[in-house]
Amino acid sequence: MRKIYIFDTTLRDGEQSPGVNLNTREKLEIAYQLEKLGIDRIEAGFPAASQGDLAAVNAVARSIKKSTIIGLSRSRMQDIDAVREALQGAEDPCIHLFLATSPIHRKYKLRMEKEQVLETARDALRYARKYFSKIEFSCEDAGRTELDFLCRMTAMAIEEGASVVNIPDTVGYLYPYEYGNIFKTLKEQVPGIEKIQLSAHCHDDLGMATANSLAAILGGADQIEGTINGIGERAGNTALEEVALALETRSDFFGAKTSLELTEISRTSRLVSRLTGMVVPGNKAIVGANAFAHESGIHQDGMLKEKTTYEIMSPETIGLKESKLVLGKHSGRHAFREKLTDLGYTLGEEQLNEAFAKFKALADKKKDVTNEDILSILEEKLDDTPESLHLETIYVAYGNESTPHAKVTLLTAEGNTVEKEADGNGSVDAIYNAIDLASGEEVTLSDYLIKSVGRGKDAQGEVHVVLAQDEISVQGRGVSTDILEASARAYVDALNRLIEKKESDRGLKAQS
Ligand SMILES: CC(=O)SCCNC(=O)CCNC(=O)[C@H](O)C(C)(C)COP(=O)(O)OP(=O)(O)OC[C@H]1O[C@@H](n2cnc3c(N)ncnc32)[C@H](O)[C@@H]1OP(=O)(O)O
Ligand SMILES: CC(C)C(=O)C(=O)O
Ligand SMILES: [Mg+2]
Repeated sequence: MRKIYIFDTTLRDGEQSPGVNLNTREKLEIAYQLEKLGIDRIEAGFPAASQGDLAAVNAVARSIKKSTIIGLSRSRMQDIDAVREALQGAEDPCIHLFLATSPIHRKYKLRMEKEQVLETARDALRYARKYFSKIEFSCEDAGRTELDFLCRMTAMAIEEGASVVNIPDTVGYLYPYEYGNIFKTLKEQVPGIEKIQLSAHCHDDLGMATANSLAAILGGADQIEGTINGIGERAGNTALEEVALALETRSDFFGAKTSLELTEISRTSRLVSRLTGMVVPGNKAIVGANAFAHESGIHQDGMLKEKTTYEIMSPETIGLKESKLVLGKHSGRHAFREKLTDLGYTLGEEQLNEAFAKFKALADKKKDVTNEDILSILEEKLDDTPESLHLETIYVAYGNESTPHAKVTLLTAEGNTVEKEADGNGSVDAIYNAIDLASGEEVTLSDYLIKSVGRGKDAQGEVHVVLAQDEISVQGRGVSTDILEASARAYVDALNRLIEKKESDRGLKAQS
């Protein structure tokens, strides 16, 4: 299979992302991880940009032994000298020279005619050749450059000893078909092209960086440039993890592979995100938090029966432990039962249906249904206290300048509905007074405790109460996304236990 070389520019083009600034220690940490990932070529920075960047490139050059280390340079002697200094001590150094070739850049930015561009690049290549055996030359904005001029620039770079010629789509302008064709044309028409490697460098302005890079491979590109997580100038660069996984997953189509240690991808992505502060969106291909997560019931059912129904790659490939089945309002019974098994519960069909109905009702109110939420549903469900009283509705009126007032409706085991209203010195007190009136029980609240089930603004509240009546003391527990409802549920739960206890005590007395 054809090998595609991977050129990582996270530390150079990636660092050009607005707001990103990596110090030497951070660049080194990323470079070590890139080496572990098996990156062939690491562009460590732009040494002429600042003394700090020169020092960082030098630290990377001295430390990394397995990958080629590259420094970027304009086609100017002073930049080339800076790269020379920065790459001292490198095992395998390479200079990356560039000059823009498109009409827009020639006219407005460089203020040069075609021939001046050609000769400026030639001079730079000749100067660099004295000090470097490996040179990459980039025709900046190649994507908008006349194809015949690009052929001339490439031929000149080969003549002057470049080992790689890069064809950047600097502004992410091209469509894959057009970009792939440039490579095909250069391969067919430039004399000596077989002596060098052709490289693709894409930007994601129209969201086509990965597609364009893959089109370049089909057109004959030998090397792909990009960054981890696709960070970079404006909309970013090609995300290398996307190219690597596309080649791996569709090797049948591309017939090409990289030397990357794919199981290091997830770790590398997390490190780059942490050190650059560029958060990876959840839906980002390959490395987003949801890339291997499934929420909808039909997908979860498919995944449980056979993973390939909804996964074209396995999470293990990129170093993740396993796919996630996320429980939410779109989930179905199969996934719910699987979660219960994971949590150590086996429910009968009827109990499962009841717990599932509660889960769906909760999922309607809450974004993430956590393990704690499910446990709380199960604990409620597994409790077999008969429901002598069922809480139907509660209404509470509260204002900081008025007396709290509550109205509750209880349904009795005999099927009667009892509605009562009461005031209280707080909302919970008003609810409890109304429940006392509706239940007809005289009890003392001897303990009340509230805590959150899991975290977050939409976490459920869990209330525990202890009620006392004569010699009897009972506990009650209630859970809800609303703490007043949780308080009411806990109270009614305790009343049910009290009624059950009194009935069983009466039964025992009658027997004796
Ligand atoms: C597509 C890319 O990603 S290219 C890389 C972009 N990265 C960066 O620019 C980051 C680092 N850059 C810097 O720190 C600074 O721009 C420096 C140190 C390189 C240069 O700073 P300054 O000397 O102040 O110049 P400034 O950035 O304002 O302008 C760029 C100059 O370089 C020229 N230039 C641009 N590209 C090239 C090139 N490849 N070869 C030669 N000259 C070039 C411009 O025409 C302009 O020249 P002028 O001053 O004669 O008009
Ligand atoms: C320096 C070059 C290769 C570049 O980053 C670009 O053209 O996008
Ligand atoms: Mg770029």
